[in-house]
Amino acid sequence: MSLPAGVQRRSFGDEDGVLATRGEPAYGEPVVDGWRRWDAHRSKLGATFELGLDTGLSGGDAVLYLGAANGTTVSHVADFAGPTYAVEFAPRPVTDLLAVADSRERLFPLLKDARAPETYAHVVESGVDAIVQDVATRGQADVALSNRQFLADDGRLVAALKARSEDVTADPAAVFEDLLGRLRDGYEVRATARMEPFHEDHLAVVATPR
Ligand SMILES: C[S@@+](CC[C@H](N)C(=O)[O-])C[C@H]1O[C@@H](n2cnc3c(N)ncnc32)[C@H](O)[C@@H]1O
Repeated sequence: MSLPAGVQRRSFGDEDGVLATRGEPAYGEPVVDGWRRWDAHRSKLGATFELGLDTGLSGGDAVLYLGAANGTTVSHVADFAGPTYAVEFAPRPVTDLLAVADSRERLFPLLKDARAPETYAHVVESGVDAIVQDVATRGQADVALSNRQFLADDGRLVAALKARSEDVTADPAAVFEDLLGRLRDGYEVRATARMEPFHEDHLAVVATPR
């Protein structure tokens, strides 16, 4: 599995082969020779790389990122991607996200609800190369389906699905089956992987529009 150009495995002290991107530090992470440590335990996308899924992401891709929170992961994405539209609906983390975007001219924070793509359709370019989704909210498949309109025909969805956001009591495997079934209304599911040991009860999904 190849990493996108702009993502490398670097050494940080005694640790070799750690994911890193090049850019301004964003959240107090270690930086060596300009390379920022990207901790897979703090990032679903980082974990997706560590798990060896072929995300299809490339350096310079246009990315729509859903569930940006305070910018931990999307800061790394904007380091290697092209225009990166970061949607987050909670005002407090967006304050931090704006600071992260200050040093990243390709990162565009949007204080918007990912369930209402019509509210940002005038800002986000059509035909993005990838949607990266980590919303951890009920209705994760619906969020992916309603944002599919932004994807290029040969683009892909790279999502982290959290079982407990859908149902705290159900068996995660059953929740994932249900979510994948719904995703298939608009996507071809290419690869999946449970995200342990990085993230409990999460499923990484790579899918293409159909
Ligand atoms: C697990 S956190 C994301 C962490 C982030 N992706 C990272 O790795 O740095 C999930 C985020 O999704 C946001 N979220 C949940 N539902 C959303 C929605 N409908 N629209 C936009 N953001 C949403 C939450 O406010 C929260 O900040």
